[in-house]
Amino acid sequence: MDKLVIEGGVPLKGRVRVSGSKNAALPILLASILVDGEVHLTNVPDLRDIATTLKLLELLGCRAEFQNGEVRLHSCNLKPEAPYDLVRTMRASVLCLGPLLTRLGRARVALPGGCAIGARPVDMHLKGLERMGAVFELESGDIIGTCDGLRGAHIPLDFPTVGGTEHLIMAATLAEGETTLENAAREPEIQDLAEFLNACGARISGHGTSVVRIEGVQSLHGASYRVMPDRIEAGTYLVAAGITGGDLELEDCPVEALETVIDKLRDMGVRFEGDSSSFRAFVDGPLNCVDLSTRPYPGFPTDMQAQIMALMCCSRGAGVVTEGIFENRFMHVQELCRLGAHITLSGQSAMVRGVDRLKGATVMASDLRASACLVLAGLAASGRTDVRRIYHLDRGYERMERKLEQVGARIRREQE
Ligand SMILES: CC(=O)N[C@H]1[C@@H](OP(=O)(O)OP(=O)(O)OC[C@H]2O[C@@H](n3ccc(=O)[nH]c3=O)[C@H](O)[C@@H]2O)O[C@H](CO)[C@@H](O)[C@@H]1O
Ligand SMILES: C=C(OP(=O)(O)O)C(=O)O
Repeated sequence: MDKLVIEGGVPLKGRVRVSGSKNAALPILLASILVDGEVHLTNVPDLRDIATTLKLLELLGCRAEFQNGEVRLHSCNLKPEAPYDLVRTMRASVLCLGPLLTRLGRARVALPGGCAIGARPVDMHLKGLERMGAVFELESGDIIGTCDGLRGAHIPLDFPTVGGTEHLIMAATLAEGETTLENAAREPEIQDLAEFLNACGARISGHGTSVVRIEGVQSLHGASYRVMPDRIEAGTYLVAAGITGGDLELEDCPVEALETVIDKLRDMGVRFEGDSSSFRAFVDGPLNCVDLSTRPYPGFPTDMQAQIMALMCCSRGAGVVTEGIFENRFMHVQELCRLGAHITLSGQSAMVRGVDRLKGATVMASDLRASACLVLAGLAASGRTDVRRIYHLDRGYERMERKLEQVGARIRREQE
């Protein structure tokens, strides 16, 4: 198992290129099951979750090639079974269920894993697919689905679930008639998925709003598509500039999709300049804690909660961070406390009191964004920090230690 060893205290300076978005690329890859002909994707990040998805697609009968950020994919001899060993490591893998049902009329997909940040059921995905005519049963931890063609339906969602919205959009593209999703999630990655499917001939409108309409078409054709840049990776580097008192310029930064995060960081005292081609984050004075609550988009993203908490740990004053999406997403708190942070947990809220300086220690990463938070804290801490179990980080950050090293961080990967 690898760990990252960080000697903290260096202000980061220089340019970082933002990679393609993991959370946009994953559903787009799985939606490619629906397409006849070649899908050509660019700006695909080189991540463990992408490798896992491509392996899954190959096991499902697709031909996939991945080189220099480009994927070429053909779904030719589809098979209906997605095995547990692959699906358990990655939440998004459940998104193959709808496309397989659409194309084959049956599918067997293990219940998904992913970051251990809550129970994360898929009941809304299944309820929506049932409304479109699918029938499900659970057998030995596998979801077994069958259908005799999917039909358009009116589907009100109890909560704007990101994966559920993506799943139902995919399934509806080739269903008979029109589907309307109400209370749909509005995340930019959903918009990217819909744009990709439309480029393949789908008829989706309203994506990016809470009512999405999908008019089913007979078939989808191949297309070339550039995956959007990763707003969470970009946000993590904006925090890296703030937490080290540095000055970073982000290339291909999705500024619009990051508005809420940028506003919060600005409230804390981080300064910004430029636009998406070159977006500069720098610090010219002390930073202050703020209060924040995570919410569905356009609210503050839960995937940035841990990173901004690390920043608050070394800012002035106190602030309350409330997690409004997942019931168990504070696993980084006790590790931050090992670095000298002052945080008190109370239910879904964490009260953070800033300290003058964090102090290096050995910490354990529990999930993807918790890992990023601990790396950020280690960059700010005095002395040496070892972040163990960074396989989580490799799921979602492309060459993070290389990118950080290039802007001056003293960071290296070692085997434990
Ligand atoms: C691969 C990917 O894109 N993952 C993102 C996606 O996860 P994911 O798609 O899993 O997140 P959801 O929006 O579906 O989950 C939000 C909340 O709804 C609950 N829920 C969801 C579906 C369901 O059928 N039943 C149910 O109860 C979940 O347990 C959670 O409490 O959106 C999350 C929220 O922005 C992000 O943190 C993840 O990074
Ligand atoms: C929670 C995340 O990923 P997943 O949904 O794949 O577990 C994430 O990207 O922060």
